[in-house]
Amino acid sequence: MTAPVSVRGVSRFYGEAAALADVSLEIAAGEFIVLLGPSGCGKTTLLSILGGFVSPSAGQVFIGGRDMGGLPPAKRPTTTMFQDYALFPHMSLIDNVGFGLRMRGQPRRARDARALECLDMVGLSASAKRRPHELSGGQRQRVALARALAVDPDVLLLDEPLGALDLGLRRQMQEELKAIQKRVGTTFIHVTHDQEEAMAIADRIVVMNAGKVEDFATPAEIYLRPRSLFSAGFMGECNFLPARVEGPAGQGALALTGPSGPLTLPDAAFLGPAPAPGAEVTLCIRPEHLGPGPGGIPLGEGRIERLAFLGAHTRAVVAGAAGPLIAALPQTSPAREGDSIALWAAPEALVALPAAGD
Ligand SMILES: Nc1ncnc2c1ncn2[C@@H]1O[C@H](COP(=O)(O)OP(=O)(O)OP(=O)(O)O)[C@@H](O)[C@H]1O
Repeated sequence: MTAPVSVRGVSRFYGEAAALADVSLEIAAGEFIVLLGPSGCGKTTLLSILGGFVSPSAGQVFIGGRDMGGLPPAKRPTTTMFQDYALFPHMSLIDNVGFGLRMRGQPRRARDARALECLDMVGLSASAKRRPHELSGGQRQRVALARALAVDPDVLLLDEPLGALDLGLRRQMQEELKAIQKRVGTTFIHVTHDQEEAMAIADRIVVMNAGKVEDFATPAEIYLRPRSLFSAGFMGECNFLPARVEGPAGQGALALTGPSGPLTLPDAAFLGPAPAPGAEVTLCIRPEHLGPGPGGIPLGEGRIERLAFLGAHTRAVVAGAAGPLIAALPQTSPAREGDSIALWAAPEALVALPAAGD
């Protein structure tokens, strides 16, 4: 089953410190949501509040329109899958997966049938009689997922479930998680600090920092149109350039002064209303939107300090008036370290945000 989740003004204090500060989110039924942010930003606290393991200091949580206030974990339509998804070593896989149903008093036949169905969902029905120690790490992970889904929660809460797996297995499990989630339609809320993982699996990502929500949007929106400097910098590499707004520059454009001189930006570069003359802004430019041009918005000349061939592109560190800028040059670029290069930014890919502190 599945349900929408509504988080309304939730805060959680530990002493004076706010682990979560006034967090509000509206999550639709069946969405795959990822809570993303650095260590200590409050991801686990939020997940624990949703699961009923921690109570909020303020605010409310609704699941399927029902106020969860005061309800213990077992009374909620949620299941939590923790990182150390301890399976019972002495039990077969089918008994492990059926354990939650046994606790709910389901007779053996019904729970075995459901457990087999869930093991089948994760590709392990042929191993139903085996014990956890006979499985690989990835297979044990799948059993834990089957166990979590066996009780048919409306919302599955996943706390860094792939954290202990090596990179190859992690990528494979991401694909599987996503496919299984689409098949069962349950709302998934998944915690990670890995940006790539978040982009690979999420319908929408909640970017968190210091107990607050910095951004809440699809991976593409967050990457291409970040709503905060933190979110822009956390979601992949980003160049930040200071600039000052001078005033209108004809239809749909603003004149600014950047580190290498005057530049004109389309109004669309500003996410909110265009800022007033004199406002300090920060331009956010992804490395792949910065190149040797010509064409687009000129960002001045610089000297290539370092080049690194990274396969898909060559990463260049260019020192210029704006400080070091990172540009993703094509594989075939003839550029050499020490060369001078004029950098241009693609105007449609440039985002201007209020400068830090404004
Ligand atoms: N039981 C607790 N008592 C005191 N402080 C706590 C407690 N639980 C969490 N905190 C604090 O709340 C803040 C948020 O912690 P939380 O575990 O939610 O972060 P996180 O984003 O999940 O981090 P990580 O990725 O390291 O797990 C941290 O500063 C943490 O020290």
